[in-house]
Amino acid sequence: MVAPPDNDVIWARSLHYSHNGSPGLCGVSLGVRDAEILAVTGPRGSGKTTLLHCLSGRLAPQQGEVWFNSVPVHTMNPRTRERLRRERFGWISSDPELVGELTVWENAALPLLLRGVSRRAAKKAATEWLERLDIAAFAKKRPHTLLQAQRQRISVARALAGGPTVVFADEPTATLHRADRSQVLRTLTTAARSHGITVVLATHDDEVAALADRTLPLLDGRRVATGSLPAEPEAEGRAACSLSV
Ligand SMILES: Nc1ncnc2c1ncn2[C@@H]1O[C@H](COP(=O)(O)OP(=O)(O)OP(=O)(O)O)[C@@H](O)[C@H]1O
Repeated sequence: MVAPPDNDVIWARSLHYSHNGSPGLCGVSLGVRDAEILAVTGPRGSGKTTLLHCLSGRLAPQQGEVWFNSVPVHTMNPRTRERLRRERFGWISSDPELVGELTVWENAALPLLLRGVSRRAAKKAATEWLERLDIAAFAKKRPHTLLQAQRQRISVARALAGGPTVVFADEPTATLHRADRSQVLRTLTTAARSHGITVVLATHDDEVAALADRTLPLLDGRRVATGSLPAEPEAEGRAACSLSV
């Protein structure tokens, strides 16, 4: 095993993942620097979600290595990976995935409550982020009483309230209107800049990708120079992604 460079928070080498035989990632390598905002771009099915799942420890790659702060993640058992996710990573997806039985503030505070932080301290931290996202007024409500855009802001607050080292955001604004989209993105990028949080953001939207420090385009599970589809189909080259590559 070759150790990753010291200044990369996330470092991955030759990641392969296939979903029941259907290729998802075909040998992707990358490094993400401390406090960097990296946009993973590409059309539908290019492997963005699979890559974020492998980098965040949600999925174990079938081949390749993932390192977080020079610690190997790919060799961790599922329980250790889960703890890493809970303690060091935040996750935002296009669907907020909130707990219906909990209030808005409890949802936002969940990473802290799961870590054993007192309810008082967890509520204070969560409320600060809910205020920044203009939804603190709904703190005592249940998520189902809120609009989709408001629920998504709760999931952003939840991702940030835990004080993560890295936030993974998978198409975080895909279901939002323009105004909501810009508020969510502004809060996320401002928080990342001011708190030194590294962000790995999957998007197929060029405007969203433009907010990042760097773009990593994918196509058919591989890194490419640009995210646009090639003019001529390259049937053999693009279809030949396999675990033996
Ligand atoms: N659960 C699954 N079962 C089978 N195939 C899957 C599964 N998840 C992803 N795939 C396949 O893996 C490939 C990469 O999918 P992935 O979701 O990572 O891409 P994506 O770029 O995030 O796409 P999208 O923007 O549509 O979410 C696609 O060909 C997809 O069909």
